[in-house]
Amino acid sequence: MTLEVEVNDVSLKYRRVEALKHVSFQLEGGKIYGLLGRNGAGKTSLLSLLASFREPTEGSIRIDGENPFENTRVMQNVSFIYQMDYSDETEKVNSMLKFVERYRPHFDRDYALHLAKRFNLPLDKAVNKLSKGMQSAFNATIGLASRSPLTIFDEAYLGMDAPTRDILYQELLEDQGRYPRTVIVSTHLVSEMDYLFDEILIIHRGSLILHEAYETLVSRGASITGPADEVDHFVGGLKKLNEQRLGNTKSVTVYGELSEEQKKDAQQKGLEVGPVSLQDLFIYLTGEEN
Ligand SMILES: Nc1ncnc2c1ncn2[C@@H]1O[C@H](COP(=O)(O)OP(=O)(O)OP(=O)(O)O)[C@@H](O)[C@H]1O
Repeated sequence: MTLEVEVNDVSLKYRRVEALKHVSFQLEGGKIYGLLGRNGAGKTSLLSLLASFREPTEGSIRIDGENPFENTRVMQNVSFIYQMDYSDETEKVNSMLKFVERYRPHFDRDYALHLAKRFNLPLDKAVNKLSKGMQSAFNATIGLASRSPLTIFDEAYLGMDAPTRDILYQELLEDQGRYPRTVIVSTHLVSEMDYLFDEILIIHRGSLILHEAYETLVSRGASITGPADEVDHFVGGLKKLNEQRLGNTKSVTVYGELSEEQKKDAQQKGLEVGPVSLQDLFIYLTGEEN
């Protein structure tokens, strides 16, 4: 089960800080959306509106066609996973999972236990005695096993080591394949997580500057690799995002789609043309000059 999300001209102010400015977009069900933005861009503010933690100052939000604020029917189908403060949480992992099951209509206990095992979560340990990374794994277990039609992960990987993050990504993809939902993932680990995303949203200084399919976005640039002097000659006049050199071999990432003629020219010169990385595009699009 999935939910459609509609954000219409939403602004959010915290006293004098304008955290979101006239943000509009629509999300279809069944996809994984990557939400990217630099520190303070407004990602958590946007996600907390979708999770009904607060109301927009202006504009409207519709989840499954309804205003989600104080709307129990809609909100029981939305999970918002973020780094919670568990310092006073003395309940054990097991009993917390049982508690969550009571108010999550799609919760799958067997899957939660499978995840707890994969994450090496001790079921009989108090949640406030878990390490930071384990608390994140506990949150991720709830987020995945709830199978909420709208599932939101706000930097859900914080404190997890690389193998644990890898388990999270594998489980997210596999379970999304079995039980499609609408998933929004905010992250700073762009190059590590890019393969998870169907569509990308980039928020910059409170404004949504881009919402595109991942494939379309990465076709907006190219990497050119080959002998340094040939590469330099080829990319002269193109917008360079990044360059690397190893001996006489150089690789330059450029912004802008190459024409068929340019691609043929590159081939004739023995240059290799590859895709651009989401990370390079993200750095460029949210750079100081933009
Ligand atoms: N409770 C609050 N009161 C006042 N200002 C706030 C509050 N929460 C966030 N802000 C401000 O709103 C802006 C957006 O913050 P937000 O936390 O949404 O950014 P973010 O993109 O999630 O950042 P990060 O990647 O660093 O977590 C920032 O300028 C921040 O200082």
